Amino acid sequence: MRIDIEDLHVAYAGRTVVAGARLVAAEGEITGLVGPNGSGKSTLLRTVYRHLKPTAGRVLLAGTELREMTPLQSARHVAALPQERGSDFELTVREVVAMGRTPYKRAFAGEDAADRDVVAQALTDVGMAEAAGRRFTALSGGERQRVLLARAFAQDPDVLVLDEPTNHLDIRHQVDLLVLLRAQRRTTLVSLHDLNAAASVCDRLHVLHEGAVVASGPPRDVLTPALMAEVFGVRAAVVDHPLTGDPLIAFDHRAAADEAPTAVPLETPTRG
Ligand SMILES: Nc1ncnc2c1ncn2[C@@H]1O[C@H](COP(=O)(O)OP(=O)(O)OP(=O)(O)O)[C@@H](O)[C@H]1O
Repeated sequence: MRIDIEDLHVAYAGRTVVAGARLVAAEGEITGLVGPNGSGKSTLLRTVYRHLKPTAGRVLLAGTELREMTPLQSARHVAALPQERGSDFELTVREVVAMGRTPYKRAFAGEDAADRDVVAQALTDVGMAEAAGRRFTALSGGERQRVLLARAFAQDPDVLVLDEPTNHLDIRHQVDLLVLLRAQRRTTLVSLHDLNAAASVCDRLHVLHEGAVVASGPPRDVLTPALMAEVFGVRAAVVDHPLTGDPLIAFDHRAAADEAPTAVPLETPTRG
């Protein structure tokens, strides 16, 4: 199912933080949202998983406006890993993941064998099967993250909305998560701070800056040294990853773009 975001405006207490954003998350693709702190990534994602209502504009799911669906209907299609990582569940890991099955249950209906299989598979997918009986609140940040991701998988959605899913994860679990997302082949809209992870996992990227999409396209076209300087304020070169051939962004950790000895963004360095 594809997502269309058209001329989206979102405000908090009258302050507009997303102003005219447009993007498409194509069916079965991984669409990345990148941008500086406060650029509106989480806010935009919150409208897709219906935590927030737009002040103007539309969010369409396979051509139908989300707000024309009941929350139950949209929950059968869209699952989220929100930024709010709910630390207050007095539940076991398994019970948290089983919450993902709620949109499919009639009131007070119990779990059936199919639900149990889906929950078990989701826990296995995120490498948390052995923690099924542990209390959610006793987990580390990265472990909680993986359990909440399993809850989203258990919802068996057409569309996954993931806000910073690699936050808190060690590098091995970051890699595992990105491999898992690729294998899912679901429509995925994901915000990422790690531009190298975004470059390797996303089919298309949208760059948010001050609440608007300022660049869209395949990672190699979007993540240029000029964009890195203009939008993120850093100096960077883009080279080919020696193992994968993906774009690899090499940041200059010694100087911001406006402190650099030359204002001209670096060209890809020659090798040899
Ligand atoms: N609940 C809220 N109430 C009021 N303002 C908010 C709220 N959440 C976010 N904002 C403001 O909206 C703007 C966009 O925030 P948002 O969290 O969407 O940005 P972001 O791109 O996800 O940032 P980050 O990279 O830091 O996570 C910021 O100025 C932020 O302070």
